[in-house]
Amino acid sequence: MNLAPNLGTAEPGTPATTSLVSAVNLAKQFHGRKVLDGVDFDVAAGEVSVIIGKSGSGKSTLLRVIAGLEDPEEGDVTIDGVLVRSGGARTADWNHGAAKVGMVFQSYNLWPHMNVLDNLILAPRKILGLSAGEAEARAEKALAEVGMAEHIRSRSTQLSGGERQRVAIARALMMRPQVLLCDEITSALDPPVAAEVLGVLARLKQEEGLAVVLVTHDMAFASKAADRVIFFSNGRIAVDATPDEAFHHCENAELKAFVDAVRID
Ligand SMILES: Nc1ncnc2c1ncn2[C@@H]1O[C@H](COP(=O)(O)OP(=O)(O)OP(=O)(O)O)[C@@H](O)[C@H]1O
Repeated sequence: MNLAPNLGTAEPGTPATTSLVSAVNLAKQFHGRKVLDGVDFDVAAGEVSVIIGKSGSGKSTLLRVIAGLEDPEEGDVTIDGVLVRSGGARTADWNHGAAKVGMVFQSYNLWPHMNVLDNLILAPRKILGLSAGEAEARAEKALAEVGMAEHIRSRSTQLSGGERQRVAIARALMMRPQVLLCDEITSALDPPVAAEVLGVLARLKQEEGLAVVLVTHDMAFASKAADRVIFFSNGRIAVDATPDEAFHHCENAELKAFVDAVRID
């Protein structure tokens, strides 16, 4: 049974018209090993991109560099038309880009000693200087968007894994991003719960026009739900195609072997 909601709307071959994120020639090494090896990557507004590839191929590092959690040695990044990274270094306009990009992690990263509301308002109050009332109103809206409004006073430790992940998405929404970077966010969840979380992303794309970039090992989701499938190999983008092209018509031998190793519905 395929539990992945269909997020895709783009016709095969439709070119991206609006580049929200554009990364050029990203290079990153760890201990002398090239983890990003001259990566060009773009995200169109309202598009769902799924990044697949072998463990250790650099998928998470790409997201972390775009989110600013890692600094690359090389590369330019433009977000919503503003150059935020040049030659690897942050530009003076970095904060413009940081505000447009949210990130969600497999491990939720919620503070266990705080309730849901406090988890959500901590960063926006500090970074945006919102008043308590403004931040709470924003939190109510974000929680409603992920179907968690009734849990605003719950402690994160009282929530299930799927609920925690929906709260983590709401926390990312607090900064009103235009693109959500999701790193293996359903890996720890049972399939029906994972489908609920992915359904939240579907709604956010359809109702809010949010662009989503998902690193996942969930091939059913990649084949059914993505506008684009990006196959990462040895720090490079080896294939960037529609799901149909990537999974059924691609000549790339490495992707074929990767796909043959898993079952595609
Ligand atoms: N902070 C770090 N310090 C040292 N090495 C790192 C660091 N972050 C990542 N690496 C290494 O870089 C390589 C790529 O890691 P990355 O997490 O980007 O891969 P991935 O494709 O997301 O893998 P997975 O699917 O297993 O999560 C790995 O060999 C990893 O051990």
